[in-house]
Amino acid sequence: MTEDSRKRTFLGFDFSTQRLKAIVIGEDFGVLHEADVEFDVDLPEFRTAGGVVRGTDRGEVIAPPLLWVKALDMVMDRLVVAGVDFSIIEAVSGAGQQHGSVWWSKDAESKLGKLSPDEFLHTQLATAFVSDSPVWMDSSTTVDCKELEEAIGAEELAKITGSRAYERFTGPQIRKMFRKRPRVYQAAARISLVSSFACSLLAGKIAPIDLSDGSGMNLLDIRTMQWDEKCLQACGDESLSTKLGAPVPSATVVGSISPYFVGRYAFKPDCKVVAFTGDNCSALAGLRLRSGWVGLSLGTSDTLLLGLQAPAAPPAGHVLVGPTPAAPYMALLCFANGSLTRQNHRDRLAGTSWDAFNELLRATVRGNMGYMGIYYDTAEIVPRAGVGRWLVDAAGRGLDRPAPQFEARALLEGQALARRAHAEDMGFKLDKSSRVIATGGASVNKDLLQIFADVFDTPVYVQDQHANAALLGAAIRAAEVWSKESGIALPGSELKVSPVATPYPDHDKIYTPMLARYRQIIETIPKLG
Ligand SMILES: Nc1ncnc2c1ncn2[C@@H]1O[C@H](COP(=O)(O)OP(=O)(O)O)[C@@H](O)[C@H]1O
Ligand SMILES: O=C(CO)[C@@H](O)[C@H](O)COP(=O)(O)O
Repeated sequence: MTEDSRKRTFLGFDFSTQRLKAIVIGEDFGVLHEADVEFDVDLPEFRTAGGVVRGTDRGEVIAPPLLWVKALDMVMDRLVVAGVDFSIIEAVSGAGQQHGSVWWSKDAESKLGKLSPDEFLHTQLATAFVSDSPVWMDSSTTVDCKELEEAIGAEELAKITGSRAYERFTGPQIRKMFRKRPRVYQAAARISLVSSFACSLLAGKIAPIDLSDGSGMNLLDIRTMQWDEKCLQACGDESLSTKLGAPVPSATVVGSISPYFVGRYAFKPDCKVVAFTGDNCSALAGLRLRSGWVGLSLGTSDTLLLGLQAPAAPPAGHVLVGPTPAAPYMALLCFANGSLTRQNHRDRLAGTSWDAFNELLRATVRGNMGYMGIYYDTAEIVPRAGVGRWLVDAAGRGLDRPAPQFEARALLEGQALARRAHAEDMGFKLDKSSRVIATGGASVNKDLLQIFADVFDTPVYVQDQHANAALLGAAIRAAEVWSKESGIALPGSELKVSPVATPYPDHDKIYTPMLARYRQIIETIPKLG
């Protein structure tokens, strides 16, 4: 389908951990153009590894916000080269890695409001930030989590905000800044999430935090949809609610596109900017999960997603406000050791090819003759644990270096078993009618999805239209919110998913005992905090 045959188009972005992706869709939600920027490869001057920089504090993980600004300049130029006609884009929206915070300087908003289209964004915003951004991989705020739970009560915090205190959540991160770098805290006029920061670049003003991503902060009351005063007080001072601004529903038009983009790329001045949201929230919107379907996002992190009709106070994992009226709430469980950990061990065991790694998997049997492994290359979130590697044989004896094929399968089976065990603990119920819908970079790997199908005893599907539901979801949200606001109906399209892996008949015999063994091994691993 050519762009000429579609009068209206919609633009979506995904500012995720390792790259910035952009997509243009038509009125039927068909994909017209795509471009992306890989931070480590395309912007080496920021010296990131996997899109992040390890800080000096134990567990500290940050990213320079100017990296994301420069990536936006770059991805826009790639869209130009791809032939995008920006004058027919009706609305723009986006997604961002969750929980990360961007600390704006006092003059940042005025800078955003008078950007010259003749210069790059990154040169004009070079002094708009007072700090690097702590991101979701950061695990340096255990003290702040403890003290926040002491101040509010752990169960009460989960009841109010949908989560107990978690290291990567923005409230504990703000608390650490307030406690350890008070001058930075005071110097910041506004604090954004990565999603609302990215939205601000497009809107030419500091954009509001949306309720869905905002519920990953330990600061939002997920029932009243307002910041909770006690949580704000426990994480900062009386200026914090001003720094954050009032949160808005995810389906909000925050304004028209910044004159910068009109002047530089010929957007029409009334192109709408719809609030950006968290990448997992956007994936839930993009996947349009039906009852009994569980989303499995295989990005840098592995994340399980489930739409909910009502809020809950989970003992583990998170309940967030949902990104669309169809999903008023959502459950989320995030594992820090996802694709990047798989990729590190692929490089070590098989070199840089996924085909070669999959060959290793095929060289051993399902169940791996009893070899099992747990690999944490970065501090794990579920369960809370530090970096480490635990490998055992069928008799439970510790191993140093089994043959590569055993390690390859031990890594992947161990990850899938962990996802299942902790999902069960959080109350995710899978039965005969369930489906897992996979998305994200690793969802193209059928051997990996087969392991998930067997371990979950559930068929795994992928979306036909696009492997990245967060990105597609961003553009679809732009289209749907624009359609509702303008009163102009769009043809849209139904979500189509296809099965890619179904459980083998003997999955239960193999994986039920392994699930029990996983639970035993996990008990022996030292936990953080
Ligand atoms: N064939 C594959 N098999 C397994 N993993 C893959 C494959 N292709 C890409 N990936 C993984 O996908 C990851 C990137 O996924 P993506 O969803 O773009 O991440 P993010 O959104 O967090 O930046 C990379 O870390 C890479 O290891
Ligand atoms: O912390 C979480 C979710 O709570 C992570 O899932 C981040 O949102 C990063 O997402 P990816 O880049 O891995 O998609």
